Amino acid sequence: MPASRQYCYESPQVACYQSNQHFLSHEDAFPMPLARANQFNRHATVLIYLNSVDQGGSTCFDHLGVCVQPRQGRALLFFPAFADGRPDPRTLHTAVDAKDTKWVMQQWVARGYQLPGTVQPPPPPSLQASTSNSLPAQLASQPQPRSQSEGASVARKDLAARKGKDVKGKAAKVKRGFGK
Ligand SMILES: O=C(O)CCC(=O)C(=O)O
Ligand SMILES: [Fe+2]
Repeated sequence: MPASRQYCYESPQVACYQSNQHFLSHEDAFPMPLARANQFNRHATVLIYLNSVDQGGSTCFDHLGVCVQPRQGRALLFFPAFADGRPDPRTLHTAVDAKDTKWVMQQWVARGYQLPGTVQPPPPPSLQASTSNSLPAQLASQPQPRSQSEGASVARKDLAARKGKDVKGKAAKVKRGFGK
């Protein structure tokens, strides 16, 4: 199983459809609850047609109105899931009834599911100019604001503390004094 956000190849498969065999409409990506449980989803599908088929057996995208007829050596690549792991419903597809025998190879590229709240990799060094690591020790040891508005209120409190004022009182006064 791939680690979080890592890509890996599933074992390739080969399928043979005889006359009247098909693969009903489906998405190759797993629904989110299953992707979370399995901790991966399918991000790329490669189909390689191993023989040419004149009648039947095409791969059709139900919502896109696109069908691909098997030709020996032809490859079909599509991306069943968005970058965040959600299935892309536009990739719903069907292998329509074969008439002539059809051989196809399926290869999926899976990616480890990124659990919400997991740590992002650090930005590249060129973007690391001002991280908390570069703050003076005294500031860096204080809890850092988590949002812009929280940041603004921390800054106001800090300023008020230095001026010996109470932020709430000052905000209320500004409100009451509207127009003065
Ligand atoms: O055989 C095809 O044309 C499509 C196969 C497929 O969709 C699958 O194996 O998931
Ligand atoms: Fe499929």
